[in-house]
Amino acid sequence: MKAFEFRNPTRLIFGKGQLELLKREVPKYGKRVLLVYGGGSIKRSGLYDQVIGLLRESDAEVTELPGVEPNPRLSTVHKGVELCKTNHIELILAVGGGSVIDCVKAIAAGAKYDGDMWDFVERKAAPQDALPFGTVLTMAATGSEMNSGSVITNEATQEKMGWGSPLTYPAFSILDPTFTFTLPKDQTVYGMVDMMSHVLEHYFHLETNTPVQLGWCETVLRTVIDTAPKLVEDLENYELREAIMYCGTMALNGFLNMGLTGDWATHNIEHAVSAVYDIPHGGGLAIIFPNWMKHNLHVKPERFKRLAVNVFNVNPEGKSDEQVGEEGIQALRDFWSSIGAPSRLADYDIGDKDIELMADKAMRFGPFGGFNKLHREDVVAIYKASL
Ligand SMILES: NC(=O)c1ccc[n+]([C@@H]2O[C@H](COP(=O)([O-])OP(=O)(O)OC[C@H]3O[C@@H](n4cnc5c(N)ncnc54)[C@H](O)[C@@H]3O)[C@@H](O)[C@H]2O)c1
Repeated sequence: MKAFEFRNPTRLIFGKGQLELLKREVPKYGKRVLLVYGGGSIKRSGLYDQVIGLLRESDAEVTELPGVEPNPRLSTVHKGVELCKTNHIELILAVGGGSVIDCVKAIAAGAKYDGDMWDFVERKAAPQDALPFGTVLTMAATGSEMNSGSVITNEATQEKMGWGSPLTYPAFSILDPTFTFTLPKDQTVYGMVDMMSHVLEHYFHLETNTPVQLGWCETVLRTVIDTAPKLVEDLENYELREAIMYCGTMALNGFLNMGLTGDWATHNIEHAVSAVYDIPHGGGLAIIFPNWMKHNLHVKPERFKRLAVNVFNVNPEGKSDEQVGEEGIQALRDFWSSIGAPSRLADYDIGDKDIELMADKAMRFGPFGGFNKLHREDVVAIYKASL
């Protein structure tokens, strides 16, 4: 393991009926609250009314920012920053999935900055302060409810990039699995692909002596693999939603990757696709990840073998590590296809016309990848294999 410090300041509040605790949490931060949400699913499900009711009982003065897009946009962040500044907001409350939460992180830091918060994304400046914010999660996927990362799309320049700061952890996050019952099957699948991809990003690392981390990763992956086929047939099953929600948070809240740096190239390669084509992040990952794996099998075949054997029950007898690894990659591909995830860019009508453009965007900060540094020709090869 490499030397590390671990700190995660988010108060995680998990379970059925826990929304009531908004009344305990909100007054800790003040009265003036900016409520941020997405396209209206929380109005249809009744969650909006519940949240507004509890905020009223907390004597909060509520300003609203509805309409945060999937793949949240910089222009929406700007609107939120403006609302915070003009209304002297003391707490932001995100109600939604990763897109709403990521947008709120950008608003929280932008509200305490005189320039354009895109400077943080471009690494031209680092946040020195941020408004506190809480979340009510409606979709299990990103782990954004318990991490400091955020992904924002600058629609003017067609760039989608991640950024983060120790100041952008949620102060609290309320996770009630019943709030995910209304999530349709396709989004449920994208969420499960996303959380598995986070675990895989950690799993492919070059650090030595990480047996607990590898074992935890395998447990989360096996749990999603056991649960997903049942959940896609039974979307309102509490126990299945509960298991998946816990997996999503644990996959990217810092617990699985203490003492190691994962790869993260696949996320970067996917962000360039969804920046240009605005496709769901989880859908893009389902296409790219197996091709990243094939491209990098040679780097450490024994890690791919371990995944194949421990997670996908591949029988290693009489086979080379590469052969076992390849069977594991195919098992992952087959599993994602079996639950309805896309397997080719063609599934989103994406052809080869923008490969160079996407590669330019992916290479923005130079070669990348903690397990294997990818250069432009590698990225192009992975896009081509994904067509
Ligand atoms: N911050 C991080 O650590 C991190 C990690 C990975 C990805 N991301 C980013 O997060 C974004 C994706 O977030 P996401 O996967 O959570 O999806 P999302 O928030 O974009 O939501 C996807 C869709 O599901 C709808 N939805 C959400 N909850 C619902 C519910 N309960 N019922 C019905 N519909 C519901 C939303 O309105 C939206 O249309 C992408 O921009 C991605 O790049 C962030």
